Amino acid sequence: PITIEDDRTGLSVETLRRALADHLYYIQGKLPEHASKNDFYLALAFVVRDRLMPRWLYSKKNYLQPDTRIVSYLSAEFLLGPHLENNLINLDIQDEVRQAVQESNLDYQVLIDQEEEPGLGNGGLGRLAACYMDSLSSLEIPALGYGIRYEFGIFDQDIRDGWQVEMTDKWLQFGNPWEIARPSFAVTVKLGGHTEPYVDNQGQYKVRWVPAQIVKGIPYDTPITGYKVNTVNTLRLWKSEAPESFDFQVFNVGDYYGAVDQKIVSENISKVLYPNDEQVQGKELRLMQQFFFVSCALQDMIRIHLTSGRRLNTFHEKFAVQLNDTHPAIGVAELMRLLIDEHDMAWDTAWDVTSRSFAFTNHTLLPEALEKWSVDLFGRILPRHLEIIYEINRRFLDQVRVKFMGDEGHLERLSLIDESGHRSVRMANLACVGSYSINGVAALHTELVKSTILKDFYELSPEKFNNKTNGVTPRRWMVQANPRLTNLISSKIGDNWIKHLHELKGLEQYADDPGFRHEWRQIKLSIKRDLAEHIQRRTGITVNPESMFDVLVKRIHEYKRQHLKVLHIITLYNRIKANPDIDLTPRTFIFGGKAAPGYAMAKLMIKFVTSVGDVVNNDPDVRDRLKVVFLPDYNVTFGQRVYPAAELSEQISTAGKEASGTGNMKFSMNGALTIGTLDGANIEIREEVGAENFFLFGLKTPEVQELKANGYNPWDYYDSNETLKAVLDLVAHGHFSHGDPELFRPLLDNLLHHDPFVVLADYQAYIDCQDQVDQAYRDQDNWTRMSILNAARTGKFSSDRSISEYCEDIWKVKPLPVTVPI
Ligand SMILES: CCc1ccc([C@H](C)CC(=O)N[C@@H]2O[C@H](CO)[C@@H](O)[C@H](O)[C@H]2O)cc1
Repeated sequence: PITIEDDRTGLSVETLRRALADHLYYIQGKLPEHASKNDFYLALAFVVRDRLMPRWLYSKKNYLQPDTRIVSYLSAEFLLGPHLENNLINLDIQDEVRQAVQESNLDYQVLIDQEEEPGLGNGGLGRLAACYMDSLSSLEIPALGYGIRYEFGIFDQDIRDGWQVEMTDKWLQFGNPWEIARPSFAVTVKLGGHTEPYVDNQGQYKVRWVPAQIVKGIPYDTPITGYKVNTVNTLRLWKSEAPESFDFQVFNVGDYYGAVDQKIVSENISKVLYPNDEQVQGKELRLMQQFFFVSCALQDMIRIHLTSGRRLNTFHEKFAVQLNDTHPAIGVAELMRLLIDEHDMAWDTAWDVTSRSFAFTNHTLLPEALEKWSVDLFGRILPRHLEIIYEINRRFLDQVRVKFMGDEGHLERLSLIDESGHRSVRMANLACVGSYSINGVAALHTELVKSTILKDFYELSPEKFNNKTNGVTPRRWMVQANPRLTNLISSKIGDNWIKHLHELKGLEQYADDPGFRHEWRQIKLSIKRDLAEHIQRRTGITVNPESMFDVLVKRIHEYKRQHLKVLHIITLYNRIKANPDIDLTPRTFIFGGKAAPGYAMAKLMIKFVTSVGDVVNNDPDVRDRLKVVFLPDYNVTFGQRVYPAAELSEQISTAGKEASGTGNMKFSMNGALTIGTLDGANIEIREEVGAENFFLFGLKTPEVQELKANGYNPWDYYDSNETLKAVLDLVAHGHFSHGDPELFRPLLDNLLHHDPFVVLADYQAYIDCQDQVDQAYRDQDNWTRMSILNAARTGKFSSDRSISEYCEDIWKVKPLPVTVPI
């Protein structure tokens, strides 16, 4: 009998082709001859979405089972990257779809490149949340991601005359096939106003919050597919809207602007992502954003809990709520308000439920990144929450007082309220008091959290503290970004490693196999050629694919020390100028990264890279042996292109400053060798790959602290090191700024008189280490051997391993496979 495949789920090429044509015709409403590339992309996206829908619907069904425990990941950022190809790989339908597209006379890669990437994050924290959502689904853990559906994500970056220029990220302009609006689950969120006590009809003393403003939260659901499993979890992002799109009453009394004012203010809340990475701005709208999505999320979880027939005093048994840094920490006070004010729970029960629901992850030690909100601002936006925080604080300090009899210092530092100067609410303290688990994101970082910023909380409740070293998903960062290497690896050890990354260890035996080494090197070379073409197209700069690709891509920040890298380049340049026939390994230096628009020094660092690049790239003496490229608009798509092409991964942050890093992991997995400091996860990467396969340099954390404690004077390093002096003097004389000595003066003055990130103190060790790299690269066989061993030994850095540890140690949740009825 002829079986007609279901158009919505069929996977034969014929069915896929028909489905593609159907969606173009009926959903896009276009005839092929009139359709744009984006129409074909959207049609294809809907074809793929159809094929995940059964999994998605039955995964949702699981949530509502009374005894299903759900992980809720609360994050102000999710740096998801493009969906289409990732879903093809996770649904294991890439080959079929690629063939169907080709047989429809369409170019597969052109359609893939059509997708606007949802840039709903700044950097590490946001991307980690995305990798973790992929692993939660792939490990079949019921999970919900909660965040903000920013209308405008992280700005698009262009480089004009060597300077960063920000452009609005209109990612939604052509529609988004990967989301479904859920207005039926809309909730209302209060803001501002005042509180008033009252006695309810049970004679209970209650408090009423009379808000100045009401905002509506509309959820938009995005499917998060798992790798070759039925689980498709939901990422629920909230959009803010005015309760009444148009307040006619106000209009009728002729106050037109008043009528729409509400609308604008409300919609502003989810309008744009704050582009600051590690710098608090303390803007009112930022606090409103944080409260908005957290209140929406908690109201949504309470609805799911009650819908599943459970009672609220067991909320913590159903939900494990992870706070992705302090940005959602207001959740501790908001859950208390919802349980007490909206659901009549007694304080103690509410606190018991709350403090057993939340777990907190810290991602940074930088003091300027720790969020504190002035009590005035807080009280104006969230008057009821300030009352609740005062009560939490009163009860907490009473407990503490018992433990630290009379030690006012402890009490002062532990208090949720910073009483010094302008009184402010310490969000990290609120998160710590309200959470049963507090973790750092790499071994060193967690130790530093315990010995510095959260020392008092560690002394108070050491049992809460644990480490969860970050990880990255091998699906996007290897299978999707590097299919050639993926196929080579799977041809040797099978493809189980994609789900069990530790099995990459099986590659070790091939490190000494010349044939395999040759294949490995050929693949790297072909990927470098592709990137060289892209660089040519994007910047007009010609790079030599045979040169060493030395890559530094991450947000621009002084602690990440992009300027130290530039000092290395100038050092090599000076060597060539001193002796043009010098024998050095040709290198291509590839930079990428966005600077927070308000961070002047970071923007000057970008100009420093591009200015030095202009001179080096066009100096005849250099003879193209050095090329410097700043590739604009570093994002997830960019990362997928550059990590596989890299040979040297630059992880050169000041020891003790980079909490973990995750780019370092993506580079190693793709066979790049790391030059780095003993900082963040670099330490664990070096432990795994072997010290002999890692280029280590620089002061260690205690040495940096000691140097600073003993009055570090960067000038001494300038004075006592001729090479360094020559480098800095060349910059000072305007050699890289058309003779203008003023352009880089702020950067030079900072280095010579402050140098908070000890760039000059680490300079010589860095240069010496780079010379070792230069030497090592000359022995391509051994370099390839080290490259293979690096990839083989980075199994630990899969986000599957991280998430398994969170499930085991913090969330106490087990996989719950989804069955989809045929
Ligand atoms: C309020 C402004 C703001 C915005 C973002 C942040 C994030 C915590 C910054 C961030 O992304 N930190 C990075 O988190 C990664 C994931 O854990 C780590 O790998 C990086 O080392 C850390 O810098 C702090 C402050």
